[in-house]
Amino acid sequence: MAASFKSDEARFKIALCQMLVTSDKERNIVHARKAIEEAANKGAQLVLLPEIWNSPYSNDSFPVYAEDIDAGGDASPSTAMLSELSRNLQITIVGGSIPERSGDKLYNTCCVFGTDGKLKAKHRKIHLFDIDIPGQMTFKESLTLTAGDSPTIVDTDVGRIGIGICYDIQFQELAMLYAARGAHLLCYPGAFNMVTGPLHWELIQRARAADGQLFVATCSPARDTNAGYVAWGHSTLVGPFGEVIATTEHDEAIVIEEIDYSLIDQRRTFLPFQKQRRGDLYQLVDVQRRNTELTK
Ligand SMILES: O=C(O)CCC(=O)C(=O)O
Repeated sequence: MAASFKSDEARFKIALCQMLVTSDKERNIVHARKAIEEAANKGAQLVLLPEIWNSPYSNDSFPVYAEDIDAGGDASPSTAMLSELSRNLQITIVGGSIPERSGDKLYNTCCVFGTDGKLKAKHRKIHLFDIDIPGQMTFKESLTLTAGDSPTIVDTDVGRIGIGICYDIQFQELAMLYAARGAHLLCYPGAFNMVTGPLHWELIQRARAADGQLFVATCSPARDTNAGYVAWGHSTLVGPFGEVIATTEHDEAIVIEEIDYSLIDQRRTFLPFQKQRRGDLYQLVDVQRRNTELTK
């Protein structure tokens, strides 16, 4: 069950900053700074950025734009900016994702900053985007990136948040794990494309929200038709009935909307999936264990 919130904490504004990403890293950082400041000025207490917002989305770019997040300071100007703003503006930032360098490995990493400017969590994309739809969409993140190996759920001033990055949203088990651990909200920075975007983007967000009976927020880069990878856009907030609460098209936009966590309990009373779930009959871990034993 989601942890309960005091009534004055149950409502707050979230901002989804759908920003245009260029090949100029400094410009991207300045641009993200302005979007976050504008969102906070408009009352947002939680700001979500897109997947890979400081770099073009390409295997050639990831090593060039990657930052050493753990070293901080000059080694990570992107996260230094997020930390400074979250502290100065006293907001929570789910900082989209950037290419991270750690030793000789690269990750696609989302940093969450609390209102004190401290790094509260770091999520490394677990499911790398390796797909091949012949003639339509081929991408292989694993050519340059290493997969993360842990789910990330974090307690913030604006609730318990489960984090996934883009392709992570395709795996419902991760979302259900977050729901079982009491998440109020799942945040997915994501850059779907012109093939899977129209097919899956909204459908999957609504499914994750309806299955888990919680809020789901996504944030995409704005569409740049001249880019090597053309993003779908359509950053969206979905409520615990699977209803789209706010969305946008593919241009730059800051979507600001209220989240009311009291709706989670209300929806779970209307549709008591939590009590009705037959975990005694179906648990994925058992199936996976049995399959592994069968293939030995
Ligand atoms: O799941 C998809 O269709 C798109 C995923 C994606 O673009 C990504 O993980 O970067």
